Amino acid sequence: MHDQTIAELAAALERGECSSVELTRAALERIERAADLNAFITVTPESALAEAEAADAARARGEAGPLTGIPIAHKDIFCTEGVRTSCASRMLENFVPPYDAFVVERLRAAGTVSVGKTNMDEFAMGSSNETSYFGAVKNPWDRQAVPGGSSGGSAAAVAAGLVPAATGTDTGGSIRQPAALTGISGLKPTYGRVSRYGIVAFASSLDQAGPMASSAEDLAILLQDMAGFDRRDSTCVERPVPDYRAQMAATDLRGLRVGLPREFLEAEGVDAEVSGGISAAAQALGDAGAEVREISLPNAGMAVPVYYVIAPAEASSNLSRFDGVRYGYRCEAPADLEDLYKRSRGEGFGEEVKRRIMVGTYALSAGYYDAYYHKAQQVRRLVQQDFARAFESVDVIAGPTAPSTAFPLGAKADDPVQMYLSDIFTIAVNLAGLPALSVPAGFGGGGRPIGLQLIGSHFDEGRLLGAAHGYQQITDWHRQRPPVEE
Ligand SMILES: NC(=O)C[C@H](N)C(=O)O
Repeated sequence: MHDQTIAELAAALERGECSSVELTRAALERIERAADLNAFITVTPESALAEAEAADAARARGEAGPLTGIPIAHKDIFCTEGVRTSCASRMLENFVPPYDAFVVERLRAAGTVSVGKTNMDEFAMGSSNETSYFGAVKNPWDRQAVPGGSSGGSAAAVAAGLVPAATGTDTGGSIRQPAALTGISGLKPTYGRVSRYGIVAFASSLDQAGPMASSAEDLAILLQDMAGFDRRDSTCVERPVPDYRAQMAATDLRGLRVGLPREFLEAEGVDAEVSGGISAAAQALGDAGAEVREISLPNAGMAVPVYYVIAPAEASSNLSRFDGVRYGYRCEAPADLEDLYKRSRGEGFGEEVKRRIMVGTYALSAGYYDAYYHKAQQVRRLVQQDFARAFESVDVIAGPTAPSTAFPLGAKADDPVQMYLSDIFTIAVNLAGLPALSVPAGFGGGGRPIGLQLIGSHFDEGRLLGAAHGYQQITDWHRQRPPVEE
């Protein structure tokens, strides 16, 4: 069961070949056996089994939908009523939210069973899942390697078959890069497509939630329930949600115009095995009838520096709420109010979070605002215009998700710039608010997965999923599973 997709599990449930209680028990057992991956921060067996029983009862009454009874996990950045939501930080180590995030609400209403909360980089800041207060996550394909980040626990849990799907968030690549490094499929929807109500905010002009699973079809099934308007998130767009599976099925690779950005393929620091894998994927799309052509995104090289001004600036503002007074970590025996703020924040936040707060505060300070933050916003506009121009002549853009396959644990932990460069191909998409996904596209040395990134134009998730699904019809990379470690 553990290597089946949601679509397959739903069919098995419908035929009565298994129950949700059985699937949930199996997931809980696998989670326990794979404890060394450190993919979970919190596992909730009692509530999971109760939800599974309720799902089986709903099915017996003839009230089952495509997600009824499917076990899933939520990144520990989504607020879950009555279940600790730590954001992988000491700051929120004991925070138990009194409400569910919109995404959690929606997926619960769709009948999914939540088995727990997955590990992540602290406050979603990182690309390797090593900044977590709860320790690093291991990559199921190679336990000496990182799973990527920041949604590394969700990625590892899906890749290892602990759950068929998990939620993630993506501010600069946090769904797509770990999806690539663990050989699964992950989608960052258009900015505004999914409500962020109840998601701990990192960089509000970039954050977006999305699904992680083992096929494009499963992403479509999940997005169907995750998308939609919600007035509690003012950035959420009021726009009808199309039938993603129908749009996916209606997309034909024949005639699909696929653009390959020159800047992505020729970028410095891209491993040859990754560019080889992407060229082979482009070839496969072309052989299937897609019109593959080279395009240019001249300002793509600016994306990382622009992001590392804008994201820390917004983070420094969002994270100012963690002051040791209202909720979150509070230091022992503060001498006075200033000591309380200083030590609570000093002890509650990890190194990378503090680095971002410092950079962001500097970028926003009087005298530097125009030189950095304002300038970054201007260059962001140029990056957006590059994409707008490209989408005049292509339907989707294809390229690598990450410049390398999974790197060894510790390899970049002390070198922030090297770490930031892991997102060199994903960040521009967030700056432009576009939808993009990563699907597995082969393996590099040591059997580590390579990810193919496909980028769509705004609100064109249906066609984007269709392109990925088409690719998964002609390849079986998404069917490969990591060697079992018993
Ligand atoms: N949060 C993200 O989307 C990941 C990015 N690597 C960051 O550290 O900001």
